[in-house]
Amino acid sequence: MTPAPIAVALDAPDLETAAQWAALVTPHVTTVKVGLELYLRYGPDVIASVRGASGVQVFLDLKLHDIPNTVAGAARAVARLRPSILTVHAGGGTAMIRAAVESAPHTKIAAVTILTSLSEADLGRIGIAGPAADAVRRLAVLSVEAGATALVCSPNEVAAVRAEVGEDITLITPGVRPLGADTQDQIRVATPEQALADGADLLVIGRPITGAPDPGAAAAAIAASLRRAS
Ligand SMILES: O=C(O)c1cc(=O)[nH]c(=O)n1[C@@H]1O[C@H](COP(=O)(O)O)[C@@H](O)[C@H]1O
Repeated sequence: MTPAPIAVALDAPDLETAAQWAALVTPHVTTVKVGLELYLRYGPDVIASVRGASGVQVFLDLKLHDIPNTVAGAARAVARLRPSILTVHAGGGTAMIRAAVESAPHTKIAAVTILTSLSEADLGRIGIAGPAADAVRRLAVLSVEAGATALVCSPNEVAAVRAEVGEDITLITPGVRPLGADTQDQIRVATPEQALADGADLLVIGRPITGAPDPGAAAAAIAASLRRAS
């Protein structure tokens, strides 16, 4: 069975748990995602541990956001780990995104537009001109002009972003919840089937899989439902 275009967010407190989740889900998904929680505790070794022998793609989600020189150095430092994807915040601006792209030539730089945990009201409070869909589109265009070949947005905006940036850009959507699942701290959400139908290339899914009694079975069920819907 072809693995589904899902990146399972391995937001685990320890390496053993993360490696166990990775082993359980990798038959069913293309990618696993290492984020701040694991990387800040274990550093670069975590990549090899979750990659294991399976050859699954590892998405390194560090959401870099600093001046261009600092981001260039950080991107260079992690590029040697050969993650398939590395995130930066689009809000860091054109020069910062370009610095990441130039410093990690073998890694897809994904620009995170507007976090899926932010509501329209939150955007107003932090001074970003909304609605969210407009802000996401603006940041998407800026990021692609700066050389990003992937974008992170919520499933609610993915169709509009696709229309704006075309087919060559990889669109990644967190904020994905199976029907009826707890949305937790996510605000701009949709189901996996909807996200894929609207043009996402890769769905980031964490707790609905890793919080299940059997993460392997949960990943398999979502993968099967995506196959049925496509
Ligand atoms: O860059 C990301 O992956 C990301 C961007 C975003 O806007 N929202 C978002 O939730 N994420 C990440 O996606 C994952 C979502 O996890 P769950 O909410 O557990 O499915 C987490 O690891 C987040 O860090």
